[in-house]
Amino acid sequence: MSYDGAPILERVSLDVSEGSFCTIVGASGCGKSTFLRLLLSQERASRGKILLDGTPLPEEPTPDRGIVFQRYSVFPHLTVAENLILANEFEASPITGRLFGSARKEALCEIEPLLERIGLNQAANRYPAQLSGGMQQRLAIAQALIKRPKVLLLDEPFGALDPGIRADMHELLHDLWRELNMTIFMVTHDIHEAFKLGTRLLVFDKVRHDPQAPEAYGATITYDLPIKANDRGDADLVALASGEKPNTAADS
Ligand SMILES: Nc1ncnc2c1ncn2[C@@H]1O[C@H](COP(=O)(O)OP(=O)(O)OP(=O)(O)O)[C@@H](O)[C@H]1O
Repeated sequence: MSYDGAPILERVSLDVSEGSFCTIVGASGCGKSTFLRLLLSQERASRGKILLDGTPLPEEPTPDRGIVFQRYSVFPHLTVAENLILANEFEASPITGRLFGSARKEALCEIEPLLERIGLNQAANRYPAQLSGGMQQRLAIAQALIKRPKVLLLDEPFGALDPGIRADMHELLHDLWRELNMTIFMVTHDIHEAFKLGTRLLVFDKVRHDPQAPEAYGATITYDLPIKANDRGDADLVALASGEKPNTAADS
């Protein structure tokens, strides 16, 4: 993937099985968000191809892939419930994006179980600005799940949350991942979060450097580690993925 001829990602080749939870770490600016945008079809790879279930990705974002950003994933002028029915409103009425009367009532009824699942049933008529950060991110996740995507893309979704709230969000996300059997790609700056949640860790970094031309090369995947449940607290693996020298070889 290049922007204006400058490579951002190069020689990226991987095969991800359905139901994986891939966590992605790497230095700032190395192309992690770009990678997610490629998976969403918000960007098109300059070379190479990306297949989903053996078929090239559609050229535009489609409901089979949902995304949540660190902030601003939801519409501030719509209530919690309105944010959640929006996708159905646009599907039913592409021009106005609104449902009225019994159709709207039905759409609001349909989202009730989801509202309950994410603990926002008491906040259905509040606007995002009236919610805490954690509640806003729960809404953002629910909005991304409304069309039951096969693939969920998360770009530092918990980066702005307090540690206590973050732990609750981890639990919610893990449960939803299992219940809905999605494949997840999650960018995070927190290596412990990456090990706690993921089944596979992808580390992005530059391996080729030209001191005369810092922009000459892009980043690639330098570590691709399966994470087993008993690795989650493994300090050596954490050190390895953070770019530090581990005490023992942790090549799996
Ligand atoms: N639309 C664009 N046009 C030109 N360059 C871009 C564009 N989007 C991203 N870039 C460049 O691509 C590089 C990778 O950006 P990206 O946001 O993917 O990195 P990142 O690893 O997600 O960074 P961070 O961890 O800081 O969020 C950066 O140098 C950025 O300036």
